[in-house]
Amino acid sequence: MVRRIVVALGGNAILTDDPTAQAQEIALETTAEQLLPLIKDNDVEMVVTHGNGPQVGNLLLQQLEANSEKNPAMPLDTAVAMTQGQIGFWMSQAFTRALIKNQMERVPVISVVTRTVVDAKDPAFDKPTKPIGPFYDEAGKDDMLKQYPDWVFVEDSGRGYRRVVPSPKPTRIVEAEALKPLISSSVLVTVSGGGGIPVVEAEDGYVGVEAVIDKDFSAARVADLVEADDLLILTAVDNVFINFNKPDQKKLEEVTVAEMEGYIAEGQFAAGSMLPKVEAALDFVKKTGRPATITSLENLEDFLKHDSGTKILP
Ligand SMILES: Nc1ncnc2c1ncn2[C@@H]1O[C@H](COP(=O)(O)OP(=O)(O)O)[C@@H](O)[C@H]1O
Ligand SMILES: NC(=O)OP(=O)(O)O
Repeated sequence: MVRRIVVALGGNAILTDDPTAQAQEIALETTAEQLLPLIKDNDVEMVVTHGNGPQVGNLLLQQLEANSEKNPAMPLDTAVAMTQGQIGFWMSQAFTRALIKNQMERVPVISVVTRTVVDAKDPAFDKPTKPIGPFYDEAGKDDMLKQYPDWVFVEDSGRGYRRVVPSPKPTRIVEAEALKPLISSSVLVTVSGGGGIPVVEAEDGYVGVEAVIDKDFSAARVADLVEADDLLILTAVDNVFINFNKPDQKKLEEVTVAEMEGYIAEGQFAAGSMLPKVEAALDFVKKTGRPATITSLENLEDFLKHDSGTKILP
């Protein structure tokens, strides 16, 4: 029986230390090669989604550099759309090349620009939490605040300051019905990149809003939509840990929803990094009764062979 997996790609799958287009394309080529074993000889259909935090923040800065009456800076919803196209293009290129290189059957590859509906009354609009763009030191952050006094910055895990923007929860994907036939026809599909372009419902359709949706929460929506057998959240660590980075850290392997909720209550997972992944995984497992796994790209082979990684079960 065909197993359908939705894969959410973390930052390290796209961005290395080098933010050039070429370096990001090369990183995604490596990622595509690591993902292909999922579909090769395994009767697996794969749907991919990815983040855009660094890219959308960088793009906004470029827009502001060139901002003029004749060439105005684009708003955040449009910038999210632009990065969806940008990373979707790289993803398509990477999959095509990886398929050729591995002499695999040429399944069609497509990256789709999709909108994600959020609630206009989501309290997240009043409390920005999603880090975007580059890191700043204290002086750099103060400089930016002189230019853009309305921006909000947070200190990010000892790595420096980053601008944060509102990150409302995704409620549904506008293009859901149009995506279903694509996904069930064994096409390699990339959807809902950067969490999807954030829109709210309006009388005459939808209106874009200034936000960046968390891609892990959107991935849970996509996985529910396509009736995925597994939601696979790929990041830089093979497992989720309790007492992370402490001498007594312990990796989690098979964990139930109730156990994971207990660990959340203990504050085991960092807000803005591991916590949203765990919450998104729980969201999927609770809604569907199917498992979600958090692991790394490097551990994919072991995940396939031995189900390794942190697997959350009902
Ligand atoms: N309890 C934890 N267990 C494992 N990793 C954790 C934990 N708390 C925080 N982390 C950190 O969270 C990171 C994943 O978050 P992040 O880098 O924001 O994700 P993304 O891969 O989507 O860019 C891990 O690489 C790890 O450094
Ligand atoms: N949109 C989003 O969640 O992006 P990152 O994963 O890059 O933060």
